[in-house]
Amino acid sequence: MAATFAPADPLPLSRRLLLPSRLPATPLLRHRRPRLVAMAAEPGGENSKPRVLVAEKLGRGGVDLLKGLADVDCAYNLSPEELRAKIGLCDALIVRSGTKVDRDVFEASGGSSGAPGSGSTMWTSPPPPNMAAEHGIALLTAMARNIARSDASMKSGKWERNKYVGVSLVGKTLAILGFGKVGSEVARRAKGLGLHVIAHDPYAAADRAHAIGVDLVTFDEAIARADFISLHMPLTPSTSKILNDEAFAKMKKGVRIINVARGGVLDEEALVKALDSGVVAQAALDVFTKEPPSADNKLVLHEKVTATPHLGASTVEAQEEVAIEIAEAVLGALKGELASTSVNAPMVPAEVLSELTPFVLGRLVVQLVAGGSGVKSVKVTYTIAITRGDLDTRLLRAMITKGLIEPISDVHVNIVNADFTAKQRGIRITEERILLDGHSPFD
Ligand SMILES: NC(=O)c1ccc[n+]([C@@H]2O[C@H](COP(=O)([O-])OP(=O)(O)OC[C@H]3O[C@@H](n4cnc5c(N)ncnc54)[C@H](O)[C@@H]3O)[C@@H](O)[C@H]2O)c1
Ligand SMILES: O=C(O)[C@H](O)COP(=O)(O)O
Repeated sequence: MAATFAPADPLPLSRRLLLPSRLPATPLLRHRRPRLVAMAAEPGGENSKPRVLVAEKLGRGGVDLLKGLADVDCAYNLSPEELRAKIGLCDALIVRSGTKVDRDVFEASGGSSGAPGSGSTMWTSPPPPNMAAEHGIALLTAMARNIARSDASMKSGKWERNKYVGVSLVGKTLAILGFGKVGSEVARRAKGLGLHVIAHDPYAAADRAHAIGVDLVTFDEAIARADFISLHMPLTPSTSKILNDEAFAKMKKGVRIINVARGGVLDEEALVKALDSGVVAQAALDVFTKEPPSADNKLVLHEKVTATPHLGASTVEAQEEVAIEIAEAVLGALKGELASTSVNAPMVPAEVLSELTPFVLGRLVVQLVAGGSGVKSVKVTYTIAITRGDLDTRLLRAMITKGLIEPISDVHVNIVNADFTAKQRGIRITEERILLDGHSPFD
């Protein structure tokens, strides 16, 4: 779930980031009108209420919270044109994964100040990973025991005990591809079902996997040994269609695939072929390359496929939790606060970048060092002039975290969420300052 906003208080950003005060605000920041602050100053009670557009179903608790402070417009199934037209009149937009908030939508956003393109900030509130993990396990067990098809058969008046003989889980091998928040929760649950769990994740720490009894293996080994393969990586250029013809050819005949990650991580045409040839015995899919899929989507219609319409986060509890979280982020922003879940708060203003150019290399180096294995601890040594001893290093820490996490995840790291994100991933960044009496070596 995500919310976009006009910035409440753009000019004092340099204070919020504790940047050196002599640095001017960037032109980018200056043209971002402080829409919410201006609204608060508007006379006329009723009219000064901010407007929030809720474009996809939001938990009741979140809507009620918003209504306390804003005019809330719940309008679902908007076409892109309708969304662009409406967002121009709103101060905040709340969407779920079904709505594309693209450049056109951002540019059309104007808020009640009526200044299109005045700039927006975006927050996300990911659902608790347990929810997608529970759904992955539900799909795995339902697929193995033909629950959906045998239920449909009974509802059509049949009693087909021989047709719907399932397969056991106990003693089988489950390969988890992507051992992050959801993947590791699936692993815990699968172990309880008697499955032997292996995982492939080039960036996961082996000790974290071992702690829950999971061996990290190579991609080829994972797909070759598995009876079940469950996908839990983000969709990135390197994971796009990672399960393709070549990968299916390396799998055991009769393997079963579960996907609650993103449709694009598997090649849908290749999966249809693998199902038809029997290489893949069954698949259970919650996500599709195009959502909703077309009515004639071969996977949805395939008799060996159990399909659900992107329900991974759809439990009553998760919906309430994220609705309240996102409503609080929205209300906080209306009061001028920055939430740690902001995904596009400015990373580094241009002037600061030039000030910090020697250090910016840090991000690149971190990526190089990260190579293929999980980095868990980074030590940064700053050699700086004594006059700059109070340099606020959060920007640099954020760049390091960004360099480590963004290439392998769909999390957007910025100055606001960087420390939180690093902590959440178990990455420890320590800093040491060597103060020089004279100039810094970079002057
Ligand atoms: N169906 C749903 O409703 C639903 C709900 C929640 C999350 N999701 C999706 O599930 C996926 C996982 O979410 P998460 O919260 O666990 O993310 P996460 O960032 O915590 O974990 C992703 C893991 O994938 C790993 N990874 C990256 N590239 C890889 C590669 N090439 N091979 C193997 N592993 C790789 C990363 O190192 C990371 O550990 C995401 O795609 C997310 O969008 C779907
Ligand atoms: O899959 C996702 O990105 C979300 O975690 C769940 O999306 P939803 O709010 O549209 O269910």
